[in-house]
Amino acid sequence: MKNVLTIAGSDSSGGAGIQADLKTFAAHGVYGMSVITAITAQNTQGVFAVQDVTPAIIAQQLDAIFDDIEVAAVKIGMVSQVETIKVIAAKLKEYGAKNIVVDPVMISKSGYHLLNPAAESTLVAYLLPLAAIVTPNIPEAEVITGQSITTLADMETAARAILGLGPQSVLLKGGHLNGDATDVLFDGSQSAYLPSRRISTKNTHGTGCTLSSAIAANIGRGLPVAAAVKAAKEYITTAIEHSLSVGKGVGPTHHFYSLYKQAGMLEE
Ligand SMILES: Nc1ncnc2c1ncn2[C@@H]1O[C@H](COP(=O)(O)OP(=O)(O)OP(=O)(O)O)[C@@H](O)[C@H]1O
Ligand SMILES: Cc1ncc(CO)c(N)n1
Repeated sequence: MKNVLTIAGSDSSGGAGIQADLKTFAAHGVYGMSVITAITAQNTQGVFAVQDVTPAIIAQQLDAIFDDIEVAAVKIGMVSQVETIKVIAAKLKEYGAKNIVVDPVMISKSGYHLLNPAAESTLVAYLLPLAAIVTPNIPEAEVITGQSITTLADMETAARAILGLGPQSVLLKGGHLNGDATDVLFDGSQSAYLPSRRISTKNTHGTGCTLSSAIAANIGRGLPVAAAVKAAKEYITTAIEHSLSVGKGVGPTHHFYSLYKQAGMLEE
Protein backbone atom coordinates (compact mmCIF):
# COMPACT_ATOMS: atom_id res chain seq x y z
CA MET A 1 0.00 0.00 0.00
CA LYS A 2 1.23 3.54 -0.73
CA ASN A 3 1.58 6.05 2.12
CA VAL A 4 0.05 9.49 1.61
CA LEU A 5 0.40 12.48 3.96
CA THR A 6 -1.95 15.38 4.59
CA ILE A 7 -0.62 18.60 6.13
CA ALA A 8 -3.74 20.53 7.12
CA GLY A 9 -6.08 21.81 9.82
CA SER A 10 -8.48 19.74 11.91
CA ASP A 11 -12.24 20.22 11.33
CA SER A 12 -14.04 19.13 14.50
CA SER A 13 -17.20 18.39 12.48
CA GLY A 14 -15.34 15.88 10.29
CA GLY A 15 -16.34 17.07 6.81
CA ALA A 16 -13.32 19.13 5.79
CA GLY A 17 -9.64 19.44 6.71
CA ILE A 18 -7.62 16.52 8.09
CA GLN A 19 -10.73 14.43 8.71
CA ALA A 20 -11.94 14.70 5.09
CA ASP A 21 -8.44 14.00 3.85
CA LEU A 22 -7.99 10.80 5.89
CA LYS A 23 -11.46 9.54 4.91
CA THR A 24 -10.63 10.22 1.26
CA PHE A 25 -7.29 8.41 1.56
CA ALA A 26 -9.05 5.42 3.16
CA ALA A 27 -11.60 5.37 0.32
CA HIS A 28 -8.74 5.29 -2.21
CA GLY A 29 -6.81 2.38 -0.69
CA VAL A 30 -3.81 4.40 0.46
CA TYR A 31 -2.38 4.53 4.00
CA GLY A 32 -3.16 7.98 5.42
CA MET A 33 -0.92 10.06 7.70
CA SER A 34 -1.38 13.59 9.07
CA VAL A 35 0.53 16.65 10.20
CA ILE A 36 -1.91 18.97 11.95
CA THR A 37 -1.26 22.69 11.41
CA ALA A 38 -4.22 24.13 13.32
CA ILE A 39 -7.23 23.00 15.33
CA THR A 40 -10.52 24.59 14.35
CA ALA A 41 -13.74 24.59 16.34
CA GLN A 42 -16.21 24.33 13.49
CA ASN A 43 -19.39 22.65 12.40
CA THR A 44 -21.74 22.74 9.43
CA GLN A 45 -22.78 26.29 10.38
CA GLY A 46 -19.44 28.02 10.75
CA VAL A 47 -15.93 28.27 12.15
CA PHE A 48 -15.94 29.57 15.73
CA ALA A 49 -12.29 29.45 16.84
CA VAL A 50 -8.85 28.44 15.62
CA GLN A 51 -5.80 27.39 17.65
CA ASP A 52 -2.67 27.35 15.50
CA VAL A 53 -0.16 24.60 16.17
CA THR A 54 3.37 25.95 16.76
CA PRO A 55 5.91 25.79 13.92
CA ALA A 56 8.19 23.74 16.22
CA ILE A 57 5.71 20.88 16.67
CA ILE A 58 4.79 21.03 12.97
CA ALA A 59 8.49 20.53 12.18
CA GLN A 60 8.66 17.65 14.66
CA GLN A 61 5.62 15.95 13.13
CA LEU A 62 7.25 16.21 9.69
CA ASP A 63 10.57 14.87 11.02
CA ALA A 64 8.79 11.96 12.70
CA ILE A 65 7.14 10.93 9.43
CA PHE A 66 9.91 11.54 6.92
CA ASP A 67 12.66 10.04 9.15
CA ASP A 68 10.76 6.77 9.25
CA ILE A 69 8.25 6.33 6.44
CA GLU A 70 8.29 6.42 2.62
CA VAL A 71 5.82 9.11 1.52
CA ALA A 72 4.32 8.60 -1.96
CA ALA A 73 2.41 11.91 -2.09
CA VAL A 74 1.65 14.92 0.08
CA LYS A 75 -1.47 17.09 0.22
CA ILE A 76 -1.21 20.54 1.81
CA GLY A 77 -4.40 22.27 2.99
CA MET A 78 -4.95 24.94 5.70
CA VAL A 79 -1.61 26.49 6.69
CA SER A 80 -2.70 29.52 8.77
CA GLN A 81 0.41 31.64 9.25
CA VAL A 82 3.66 32.85 7.64
CA GLU A 83 5.90 30.79 9.95
CA THR A 84 3.77 27.66 9.47
CA ILE A 85 4.24 27.92 5.71
CA LYS A 86 7.96 28.56 5.94
CA VAL A 87 8.64 25.54 8.15
CA ILE A 88 6.55 23.24 5.94
CA ALA A 89 8.35 24.42 2.79
CA ALA A 90 11.78 24.02 4.41
CA LYS A 91 11.05 20.49 5.70
CA LEU A 92 9.51 19.28 2.42
CA LYS A 93 12.61 20.52 0.60
CA GLU A 94 14.97 19.00 3.18
CA TYR A 95 13.35 15.56 2.72
CA GLY A 96 12.95 15.89 -1.05
CA ALA A 97 9.19 15.26 -0.79
CA LYS A 98 7.58 14.47 -4.12
CA ASN A 99 4.08 14.54 -5.62
CA ILE A 100 2.95 17.56 -3.62
CA VAL A 101 -0.67 18.73 -4.08
CA VAL A 102 -1.25 22.26 -2.75
CA ASP A 103 -4.84 23.29 -1.97
CA PRO A 104 -4.37 27.01 -1.24
CA VAL A 105 -7.11 27.18 1.42
CA MET A 106 -7.89 30.81 2.29
CA ILE A 107 -11.49 31.40 3.41
CA SER A 108 -14.04 28.82 4.63
CA LYS A 109 -17.47 28.58 2.97
CA SER A 110 -18.84 30.41 6.02
CA GLY A 111 -16.41 33.32 5.48
CA TYR A 112 -13.73 32.67 8.13
CA HIS A 113 -10.11 33.49 7.24
CA LEU A 114 -8.38 30.10 7.63
CA LEU A 115 -5.23 31.67 6.15
CA ASN A 116 -4.05 34.91 7.70
CA PRO A 117 -4.35 37.40 4.78
CA ALA A 118 -0.84 38.59 5.64
CA ALA A 119 0.41 35.09 4.74
CA GLU A 120 -1.15 34.92 1.24
CA SER A 121 2.00 36.06 -0.52
CA THR A 122 4.10 33.63 1.55
CA LEU A 123 1.90 30.73 0.46
CA VAL A 124 2.34 31.78 -3.17
CA ALA A 125 6.11 32.27 -2.90
CA TYR A 126 6.98 29.21 -0.77
CA LEU A 127 4.43 26.50 -1.59
CA LEU A 128 3.39 27.00 -5.21
CA PRO A 129 6.90 26.27 -6.59
CA LEU A 130 6.90 22.92 -4.71
CA ALA A 131 3.58 21.79 -6.17
CA ALA A 132 3.04 19.05 -8.73
CA ILE A 133 -0.42 20.59 -8.87
CA VAL A 134 -2.18 23.50 -7.13
CA THR A 135 -5.98 23.47 -6.79
CA PRO A 136 -7.40 26.98 -6.16
CA ASN A 137 -11.13 27.73 -6.19
CA ILE A 138 -12.23 30.90 -7.96
CA PRO A 139 -11.90 33.34 -5.01
CA GLU A 140 -8.44 31.92 -4.23
CA ALA A 141 -7.37 32.23 -7.89
CA GLU A 142 -8.60 35.84 -7.83
CA VAL A 143 -6.40 36.58 -4.80
CA ILE A 144 -3.39 34.81 -6.35
CA THR A 145 -3.69 36.56 -9.75
CA GLY A 146 -5.32 39.86 -8.76
CA GLN A 147 -7.79 39.31 -11.66
CA SER A 148 -11.55 38.88 -11.46
CA ILE A 149 -12.84 35.54 -12.79
CA THR A 150 -16.40 35.26 -14.08
CA THR A 151 -16.17 33.03 -17.17
CA LEU A 152 -14.47 29.82 -18.34
CA ALA A 153 -12.17 31.97 -20.51
CA ASP A 154 -11.18 33.96 -17.38
CA MET A 155 -10.48 30.66 -15.61
CA GLU A 156 -8.16 29.56 -18.39
CA THR A 157 -6.30 32.89 -18.34
CA ALA A 158 -5.93 32.70 -14.55
CA ALA A 159 -4.72 29.07 -14.68
CA ARG A 160 -1.98 30.13 -17.11
CA ALA A 161 -0.96 33.03 -14.85
CA ILE A 162 -0.82 30.75 -11.79
CA LEU A 163 1.32 28.23 -13.66
CA GLY A 164 3.85 31.03 -14.07
CA LEU A 165 4.24 31.12 -10.26
CA GLY A 166 5.96 27.72 -10.20
CA PRO A 167 3.58 24.73 -9.92
CA GLN A 168 3.80 22.02 -12.58
CA SER A 169 0.01 22.02 -13.13
CA VAL A 170 -2.99 24.09 -12.09
CA LEU A 171 -6.53 22.87 -11.47
CA LEU A 172 -8.84 25.86 -11.21
CA LYS A 173 -12.12 24.71 -9.65
CA GLY A 174 -15.36 26.09 -11.01
CA GLY A 175 -17.62 25.29 -8.06
CA HIS A 176 -18.13 29.00 -7.35
CA LEU A 177 -19.36 29.95 -10.85
CA ASN A 178 -22.99 29.64 -11.93
CA GLY A 179 -24.03 26.85 -14.29
CA ASP A 180 -22.11 23.59 -14.64
CA ALA A 181 -19.33 22.82 -12.12
CA THR A 182 -16.52 22.85 -14.69
CA ASP A 183 -12.90 22.79 -13.55
CA VAL A 184 -9.97 23.80 -15.77
CA LEU A 185 -6.69 21.84 -15.75
CA PHE A 186 -3.60 23.48 -17.27
CA ASP A 187 -0.22 21.71 -17.38
CA GLY A 188 1.84 24.30 -19.22
CA SER A 189 1.14 22.96 -22.68
CA GLN A 190 -2.49 21.85 -22.73
CA SER A 191 -5.65 22.94 -20.99
CA ALA A 192 -8.52 20.53 -20.37
CA TYR A 193 -12.05 21.19 -19.17
CA LEU A 194 -13.49 18.81 -16.59
CA PRO A 195 -17.22 19.36 -16.64
CA SER A 196 -19.87 17.97 -14.33
CA ARG A 197 -23.48 19.02 -14.02
CA ARG A 198 -24.18 21.17 -10.96
CA ILE A 199 -25.76 19.03 -8.25
CA SER A 200 -28.49 20.81 -6.37
CA THR A 201 -27.55 20.41 -2.70
CA LYS A 202 -26.53 22.63 0.18
CA ASN A 203 -24.22 19.90 1.50
CA THR A 204 -20.85 20.83 0.01
CA HIS A 205 -18.75 21.18 3.17
CA GLY A 206 -15.17 20.10 2.42
CA THR A 207 -15.52 19.58 -1.34
CA GLY A 208 -12.18 21.27 -2.03
CA CYS A 209 -10.33 19.30 0.67
CA THR A 210 -11.82 16.05 -0.58
CA LEU A 211 -10.94 16.72 -4.22
CA SER A 212 -7.30 17.64 -3.48
CA SER A 213 -6.84 14.57 -1.24
CA ALA A 214 -8.29 12.32 -3.92
CA ILE A 215 -5.81 13.80 -6.41
CA ALA A 216 -2.93 13.17 -3.95
CA ALA A 217 -4.08 9.59 -3.34
CA ASN A 218 -4.33 8.90 -7.08
CA ILE A 219 -0.90 10.41 -7.80
CA GLY A 220 0.53 8.46 -4.86
CA ARG A 221 -0.85 5.28 -6.43
CA GLY A 222 1.07 6.08 -9.58
CA LEU A 223 -1.46 7.76 -11.86
CA PRO A 224 -0.20 10.62 -14.04
CA VAL A 225 -1.56 14.02 -12.96
CA ALA A 226 -4.22 14.33 -15.67
CA ALA A 227 -5.62 10.85 -14.96
CA ALA A 228 -5.42 11.48 -11.19
CA VAL A 229 -7.46 14.67 -11.58
CA LYS A 230 -10.06 13.02 -13.84
CA ALA A 231 -10.62 10.16 -11.39
CA ALA A 232 -10.72 12.59 -8.44
CA LYS A 233 -13.34 14.72 -10.20
CA GLU A 234 -15.52 11.61 -10.66
CA TYR A 235 -15.02 10.75 -6.97
CA ILE A 236 -16.01 14.22 -5.69
CA THR A 237 -19.02 14.35 -7.99
CA THR A 238 -20.32 11.04 -6.56
CA ALA A 239 -19.51 12.24 -3.03
CA ILE A 240 -21.55 15.45 -3.59
CA GLU A 241 -24.37 13.55 -5.29
CA HIS A 242 -24.77 11.41 -2.16
CA SER A 243 -23.83 14.13 0.35
CA LEU A 244 -24.99 13.78 3.94
CA SER A 245 -27.53 15.85 5.87
CA VAL A 246 -25.32 15.96 8.95
CA GLY A 247 -25.92 19.04 11.13
CA LYS A 248 -28.14 22.07 10.59
CA GLY A 249 -26.05 23.87 7.96
CA VAL A 250 -23.79 22.94 5.07
CA GLY A 251 -23.38 19.18 5.47
CA PRO A 252 -20.43 17.02 4.36
CA THR A 253 -20.01 14.88 1.26
CA HIS A 254 -20.16 11.08 1.35
CA HIS A 255 -16.58 9.85 1.21
CA PHE A 256 -17.45 6.14 1.04
CA TYR A 257 -20.57 5.97 -1.16
CA SER A 258 -19.21 3.61 -3.83
CA LEU A 259 -17.49 1.32 -1.30
CA TYR A 260 -20.59 1.08 0.92
CA LYS A 261 -22.79 0.45 -2.11
CA GLN A 262 -20.58 -2.42 -3.25
CA ALA A 263 -20.58 -3.87 0.27
CA GLY A 264 -24.37 -3.53 0.63
CA MET A 265 -23.87 -1.21 3.61
CA LEU A 266 -25.99 1.73 2.53
CA GLU A 267 -28.94 2.71 4.72
CA GLU A 268 -32.07 3.34 2.69
N1 LIG B 1 -22.95 21.81 -6.56
C1 LIG B 1 -21.95 21.15 -7.16
N2 LIG B 1 -22.20 20.17 -8.06
C2 LIG B 1 -21.20 19.48 -8.66
N3 LIG B 1 -19.90 19.73 -8.43
C3 LIG B 1 -19.57 20.69 -7.55
C4 LIG B 1 -20.57 21.46 -6.86
N4 LIG B 1 -19.94 22.36 -6.03
C5 LIG B 1 -18.62 22.14 -6.19
N5 LIG B 1 -18.39 21.17 -7.12
C6 LIG B 1 -17.10 20.61 -7.51
O1 LIG B 1 -16.43 20.25 -6.30
C7 LIG B 1 -15.04 20.43 -6.44
C8 LIG B 1 -14.54 21.38 -5.34
O2 LIG B 1 -14.78 22.71 -5.79
P1 LIG B 1 -15.13 23.97 -4.91
O3 LIG B 1 -15.03 25.13 -5.85
O4 LIG B 1 -16.40 23.74 -4.19
O5 LIG B 1 -13.93 23.91 -3.88
P2 LIG B 1 -13.66 24.80 -2.62
O6 LIG B 1 -14.40 26.09 -2.70
O7 LIG B 1 -12.19 24.87 -2.50
O8 LIG B 1 -14.24 23.93 -1.43
P3 LIG B 1 -14.06 24.17 0.17
O9 LIG B 1 -15.31 24.70 0.69
O10 LIG B 1 -13.78 22.80 0.68
O11 LIG B 1 -12.90 25.12 0.36
C9 LIG B 1 -14.82 20.97 -7.86
O12 LIG B 1 -14.55 19.87 -8.72
C10 LIG B 1 -16.16 21.60 -8.20
O13 LIG B 1 -16.38 21.69 -9.57
C1 LIG C 1 -9.68 22.81 8.74
C2 LIG C 1 -10.31 23.21 7.46
N1 LIG C 1 -9.60 23.16 6.33
C3 LIG C 1 -10.16 23.50 5.14
C4 LIG C 1 -11.48 23.93 5.09
C5 LIG C 1 -12.07 24.24 3.73
O1 LIG C 1 -12.75 25.36 3.62
C6 LIG C 1 -12.19 23.98 6.31
N2 LIG C 1 -13.50 24.39 6.35
N3 LIG C 1 -11.60 23.62 7.47
